[in-house]
Amino acid sequence: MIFGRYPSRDKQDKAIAVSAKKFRSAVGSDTSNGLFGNMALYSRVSGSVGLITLQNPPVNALSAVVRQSLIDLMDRALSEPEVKSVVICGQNGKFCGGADIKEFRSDMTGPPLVPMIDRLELSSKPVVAAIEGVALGGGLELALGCHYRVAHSKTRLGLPEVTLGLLPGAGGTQRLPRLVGIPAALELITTGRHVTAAEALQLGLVDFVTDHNTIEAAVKLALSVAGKSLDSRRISTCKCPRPPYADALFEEAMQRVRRSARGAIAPVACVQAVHAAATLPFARGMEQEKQLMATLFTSGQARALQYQFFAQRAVSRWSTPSGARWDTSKPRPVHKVAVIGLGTMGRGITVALAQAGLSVVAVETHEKQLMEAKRVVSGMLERGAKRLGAPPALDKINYSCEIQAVADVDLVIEAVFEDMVVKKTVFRQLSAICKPGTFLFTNTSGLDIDELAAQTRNPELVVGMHFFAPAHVMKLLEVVYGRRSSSQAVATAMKIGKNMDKISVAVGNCSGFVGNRMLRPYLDQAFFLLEEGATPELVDQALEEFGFAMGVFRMSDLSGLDIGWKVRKAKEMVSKTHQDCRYSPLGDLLCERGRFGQKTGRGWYQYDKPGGRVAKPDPWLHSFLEKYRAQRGFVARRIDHQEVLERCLYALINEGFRILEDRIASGPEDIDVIYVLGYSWPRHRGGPMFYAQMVGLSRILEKLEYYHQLHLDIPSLQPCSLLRKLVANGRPPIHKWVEVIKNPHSHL
Ligand SMILES: CC(C)(COP(=O)(O)OP(=O)(O)OC[C@H]1O[C@@H](n2cnc3c(N)ncnc32)[C@H](O)[C@@H]1OP(=O)(O)O)[C@@H](O)C(=O)NCCC(=O)NCCSC(=O)C[C@@H](O)CCCCCCCCCCCCC(=O)O
Repeated sequence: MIFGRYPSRDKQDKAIAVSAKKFRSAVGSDTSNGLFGNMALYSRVSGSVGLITLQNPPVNALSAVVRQSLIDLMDRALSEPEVKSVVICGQNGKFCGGADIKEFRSDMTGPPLVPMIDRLELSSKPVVAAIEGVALGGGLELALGCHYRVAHSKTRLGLPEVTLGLLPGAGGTQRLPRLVGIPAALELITTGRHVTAAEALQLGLVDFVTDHNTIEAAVKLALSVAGKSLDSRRISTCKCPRPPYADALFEEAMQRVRRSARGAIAPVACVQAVHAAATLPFARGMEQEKQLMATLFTSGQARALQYQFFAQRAVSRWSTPSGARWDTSKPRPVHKVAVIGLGTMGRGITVALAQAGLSVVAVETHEKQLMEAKRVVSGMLERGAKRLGAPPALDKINYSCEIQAVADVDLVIEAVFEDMVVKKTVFRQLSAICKPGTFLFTNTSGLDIDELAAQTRNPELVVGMHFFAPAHVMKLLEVVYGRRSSSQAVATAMKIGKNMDKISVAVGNCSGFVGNRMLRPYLDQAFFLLEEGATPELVDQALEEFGFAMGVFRMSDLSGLDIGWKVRKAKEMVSKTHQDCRYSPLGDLLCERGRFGQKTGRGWYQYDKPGGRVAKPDPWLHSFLEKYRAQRGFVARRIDHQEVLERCLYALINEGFRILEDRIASGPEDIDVIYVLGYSWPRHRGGPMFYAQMVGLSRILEKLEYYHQLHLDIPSLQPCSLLRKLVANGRPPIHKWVEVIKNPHSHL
């Protein structure tokens, strides 16, 4: 066949090695900065095609040395008379994951991307991008600078810069609208959504899609277009198609991003940049892109979002204070899993497991509830399958009313009612029924894992797996190790989480674990603020302006006030007299009056009917608060947004420091990932611990001291010793906090 002379991987690797050697001697000065191994490589294929392979594992990011290498090798291809066209591909089946994000926080060196891509586009010889795996961000922008794009059918393409607080700043905002039109470009750039190769073909983003060897297909195309005019293939020279309704489109896009961005600035800048593409010549549009990018690039939001990007990957490298670690602990293979209890959580967990390809035994003791659960789970699976265009995994699940049905499973996830007595009974039963070695995991949201483990014959097999509702949708999983959990049990829970496409964070065992433990002081402050004169609307507005999707009271109405009430009653908090420590019974009093939130049509707000969604201020609640204050000797005062944020958020952050000090979380990234993915903390603020660093640890300490002096009966406002120590140690950057935690005498 025509590609008979296409080199085998062996031959290609030899060519690569020669080129690498030359490159090394050419950039001899780079030997000192450890950049070797990260480059692009050159070989000649089919006689007249120069093949440039990006080689920077794991995602072929466009680091300084890759960019320099790409420029040099393009020059070489252009200068070789035998070469008539060029193909650019990426090593290991990945075209390119974009600019090297790690470089963004250091002094940017090396040749900039924009002129590099411009030069590529200006090339007199056709350049074809052979896109496999991913073409994201700068990777896609590089492909847009090429004259043709061939993609493998399994490729994902996109401009996700907005998720990093940036915009596609290497011409993406100017070339994409010219290629695919304004509506599609606006949508892709403002959301950062990845598209499949099939959709990319439909949009005109790529020219060909292949199921076979992409590089072969690209070389074939490169051979066929050699010598042909490139005039119509240079996207920068094309006019941006401008529909007659363009103004309305931009107006609508701006409103949409402002509504959904919750204060994030990058989506707004993305709309402005695409607007420049629609209204300005290419060169002026590029100027606009550069200016907008410069503002974003240096913003705290970009820092926060990039921190969160790396944090979400760092949490997979877990460790425990006892020395168990991700790289030395091997998970055990799991094929069959049981879910005990098919309430809201159990149903979601069942769906997530089945969608991950695991066989599930779903157990619910009452036949009627079992049938109802089956109906709901099947519906969820069918809807999910429709979205993905795949068959629903209905046959993965066996339903049973008998707990004995779990006898042969490899792992059980208990998801019964959140009550220690009930859970203990279930664990005793499971320990007796299950085959030896079965992992027994619990979906408790805060009960003591050790106490549950103590009910079993093999406490080392017990781990907490705290899912967030809806369990088949939410990305977060808290994996909670107890005092006796084996490293294999933790590794298995982390692996199952990954199989379900979750981001799992391993944390220690304490009441509420990380997420709910930090939530307690936050909620307490919100209640105390009501007692002191605030309204639910004021508190919620301050938190929503900060960036939370919902303020604490709207959220409480949505999830149901009765849930927390039951827990408080179980802990005897409701009946206890609280002498030394302030306790607000406001939530309990509302529940006693049947106000459970949206489900009853009344809570902190009023709704037009039970189940209604639109929260309206409730005059009854306001007068109830007035009477409450009068009865209990509170004098209402004016409370502003700043106080709401400082009291609620700093109390939560203070608990975060306590969690670090207690080694419940192994680093601030764990907490920040949990809060962004599980508690709707605004992603562009990085997470509570990152936010603390941005605000300044001294300021947090000073404010906590101030509020604690005013409220000596609120211990959660007392600054924790780790916070004091970090301030005393000169407020080290967040990545150095762990050193202070590990070494009590640290001066860094
Ligand atoms: C690619 C993925 C989809 C792969 O997913 P997968 O699950 O397979 O793997 P992981 O996600 O676990 O990743 C593995 C590993 O790789 C690291 N990594 C991934 N991508 C990158 C990257 N782009 N750079 C660096 N490192 C990367 C990842 O961290 C993992 O390693 P770890 O050790 O952490 O476990 C997936 O990884 C993914 O989605 N990646 C991100 C894709 C992306 O977002 N790309 C866009 C990058 S930003 C960009 O491209 C910008 C360009 O548009 C423009 C750049 C122009 C710059 C101009 C600068 C101008 C500045 C002006 C300032 C003026 C200021 C002044 O005035 O002074």
